[in-house]
Amino acid sequence: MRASLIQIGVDPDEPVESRRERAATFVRDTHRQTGADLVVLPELWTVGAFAYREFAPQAEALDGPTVTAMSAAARDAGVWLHAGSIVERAPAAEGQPTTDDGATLFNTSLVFDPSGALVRTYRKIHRFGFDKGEAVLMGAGTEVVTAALPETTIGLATCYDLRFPELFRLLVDAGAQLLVIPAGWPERRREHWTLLARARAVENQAYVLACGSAGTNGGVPQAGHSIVVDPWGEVLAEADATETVLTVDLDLSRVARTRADFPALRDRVLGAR
Ligand SMILES: O=C(O)CCC(=O)C(=O)O
Repeated sequence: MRASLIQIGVDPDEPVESRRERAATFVRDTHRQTGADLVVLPELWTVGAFAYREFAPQAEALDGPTVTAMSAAARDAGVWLHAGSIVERAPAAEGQPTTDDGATLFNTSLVFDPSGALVRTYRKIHRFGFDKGEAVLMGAGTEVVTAALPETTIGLATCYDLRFPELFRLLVDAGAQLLVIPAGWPERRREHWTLLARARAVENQAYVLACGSAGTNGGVPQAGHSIVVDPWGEVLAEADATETVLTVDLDLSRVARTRADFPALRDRVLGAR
């Protein structure tokens, strides 16, 4: 299986509409050039993960402009597309933050099949920002989400989720073999990003596909450094900090082989199923 991670640049001088068009073209071109089976975009590449003031104005429903554009791109390319995440505007949810006009926002990832159907959404469970930013502006997801592709199952997580290994255990229990993590990770904690991506791969004996963004948004320079790690923890490919596409071939049989040859997952005691 071939995967391409599009580390798109997210900067405030480019309007969201233009980046949306560019991302759709990027998906089509990437598939044409690489023949990827799966294409991945980063977290909140529409607005920027740190452009908090834009969250409410740019929030959209699941039939909004980004879903429409990504659906068309997936269909035209005939590719599985993890389109990163958007600010989803949903009806006010009890116990969750609401906007002035009575909506709850979620950081929602989107997975499209090659016909362009939106087959999975995942609302980020762990919101970043402690007592500000996303943590107070958005609602928290509650569901652990996997998506069945023809030859494998992907587990969905977003950015800050990477710091919470218990989520990844639940994804593995749900059958995930590839952990796909769109992010808008800041440059200043880049070492954590690569370290945690490798840790999640090793401890879960799974591929990790972690797609960051380039540029600077909300005044926060982005780390980029999208990374693909195999189930033994080897880094198969890593980007620099610029806008770029990272393409890797994955031998899906390595997941089962790694788990059989070094059956540490079988030795779980706490929380084992
Ligand atoms: O955990 C981190 O250091 C970064 C997380 C983050 O930027 C996010 O979740 O948007």
